Amino acid sequence: MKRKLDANDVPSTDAAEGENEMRTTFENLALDPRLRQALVKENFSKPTLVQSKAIPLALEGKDILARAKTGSGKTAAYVLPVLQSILQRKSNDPSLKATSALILVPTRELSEQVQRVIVSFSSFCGKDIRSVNLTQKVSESVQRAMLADVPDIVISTPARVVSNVNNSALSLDHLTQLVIDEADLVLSYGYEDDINALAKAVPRGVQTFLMSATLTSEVDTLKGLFCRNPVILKLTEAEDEGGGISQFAVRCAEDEKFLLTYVIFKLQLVKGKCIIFVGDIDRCYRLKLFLEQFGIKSCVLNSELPANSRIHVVQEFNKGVYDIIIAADDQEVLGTKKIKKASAITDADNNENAEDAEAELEESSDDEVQPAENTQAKSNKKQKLSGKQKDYGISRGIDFQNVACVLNFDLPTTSKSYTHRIGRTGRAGKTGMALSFVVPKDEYGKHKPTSYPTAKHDEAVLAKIIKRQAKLGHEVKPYHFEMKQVESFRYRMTDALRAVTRLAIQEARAREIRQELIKSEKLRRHFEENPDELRHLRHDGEIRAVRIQPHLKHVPDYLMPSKGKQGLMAEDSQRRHVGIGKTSENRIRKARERNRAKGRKAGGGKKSDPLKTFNAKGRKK
Ligand SMILES: Nc1ncnc2c1ncn2[C@@H]1O[C@H](COP(=O)(O)OP(=O)(O)OP(=O)(O)O)[C@@H](O)[C@H]1O
Repeated sequence: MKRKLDANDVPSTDAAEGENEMRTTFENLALDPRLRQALVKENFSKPTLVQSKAIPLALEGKDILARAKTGSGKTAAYVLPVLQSILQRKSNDPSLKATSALILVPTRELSEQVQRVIVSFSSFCGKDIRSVNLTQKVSESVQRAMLADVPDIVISTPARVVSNVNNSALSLDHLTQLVIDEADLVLSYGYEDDINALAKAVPRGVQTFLMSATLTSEVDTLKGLFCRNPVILKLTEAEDEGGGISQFAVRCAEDEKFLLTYVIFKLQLVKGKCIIFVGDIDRCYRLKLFLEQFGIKSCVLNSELPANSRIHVVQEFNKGVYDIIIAADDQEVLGTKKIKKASAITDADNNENAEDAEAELEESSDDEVQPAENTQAKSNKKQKLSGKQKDYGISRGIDFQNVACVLNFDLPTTSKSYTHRIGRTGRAGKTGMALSFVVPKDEYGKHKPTSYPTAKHDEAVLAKIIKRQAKLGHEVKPYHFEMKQVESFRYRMTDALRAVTRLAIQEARAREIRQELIKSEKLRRHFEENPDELRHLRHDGEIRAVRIQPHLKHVPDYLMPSKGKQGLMAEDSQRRHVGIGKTSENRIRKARERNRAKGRKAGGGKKSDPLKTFNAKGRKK
């Protein structure tokens, strides 16, 4: 089905949801055999929708503007045509040495990620494909040396490219392909001047790819600057094509967020890896310190940590080293001042504060609910926030793999941010679950020490989220915990929460940065030389900023759901319905016996968790 989407662009293609179209296969894409070999190695058996649409058009030399949902495989949709065209040129002229492809991304993490994809797809190409990631934390002279070798592909943030073009270390004269990934973010990350400079430096006629999960005015600006009559692909994958995220909203009071999180993770009601999104950096540490008291390990991910640590956390999480990441999707509020401060610490020698910028500027207008407390953001108007509070995503575009569940501990302030957050699960056709805590208006402010300011607007934001998801054909279902069953855990929750004082949070935050900076700086060289040893460097250790009460780490039998018939919640990774389900008394008894046999230490242990055997069943309002 073809439909014109933008009056200014011809032609345009719209592959609508549910479209039952014959997919192109990788075999009939006429890719170089070395790339096909790599596809097999990477277990890419068939192209995703965006790949099957974009790759043939790209191979014809068309400019592409693709909007496809998060996790839909946009990276390979441009990397494969870029590699193909380099290989083709080299087969015509083996002596060719030129930087012919430039890939721009908004952050260093993404740059690393894209380079990894390039390296893996070119693993059978020998020296025919050489790429350089310019965002590596190396000195200018090292960058110059890397570029002196004239890599085929340069991956970078715009600022790094411009500085290297300005000092003549990089020439764009032979550029034939330009990619702007996460195109909706590049301008809002403060790269406007660099982008304008690049628009002048990039030769005419370069094939351009603009890849984005959302089409915004920023993308439109980039299209005007770089594209020649691009093909616009506006794609939404059909749900029944394998993927799918079950979405649930749990209405609960502020303190119940902590109570439920404790229960969910202590009783392992969610199987597999989970990303917990919280509103700001302090919340990261509040939750980490809270969970730590119950022996629940987690890593934090926020813009304040050195980029090397952030990259390492994500890599290790993807390998399955950690189960829980607590990510600050800083809807700051705390403002760009802090960002700059954080950047100054982490990127002192890098001079690219924009890489760590926390403000995501989206042009949406009706999507936002303004936090009234957002006074600092108001004062930061000149930082281009134009008075609008925007959700920033430290996780935007990052390929977290095999995430079973996204838990919105604090609801984001926009439905767009919600879409991006939940897009961290259910990637590449897999299933996933998104669970969101929503504080009802009449509950807000009842628990002052733990109240999160934007929670005041949760219900309004949820209404927007439901509307937006409905437009995409998805339902956000209400979900109810059996609070009576959970109640027995409340005393412990209160005890643990009380220990997480403001001072403890500050101390934890400072200590974590110190530790991560040491790991990041001092060990960088060592790990470059001994990459295998990186796996011994963990980020989920106890911060110990609060007094550990050993008894909290165990779940005594008397706290377990007394009736036994009613569970609390179960996971949904196999497309089962998430919900409170029945369990068999027998299984609980057996599990308890196993626990006893293992001694008190085994309480809540992975294998003996009775709730893991609960049937998953939803309960609608
Ligand atoms: N054809 C394919 N077959 C199997 N796995 C794939 C395929 N294409 C992509 N993937 C995997 O899907 C995941 C998501 O891909 P990718 O990061 O390119 O998505 P994206 O659309 O760029 O997402 P985002 O918008 O969040 O950046 C990756 O782990 C990738 O390896």
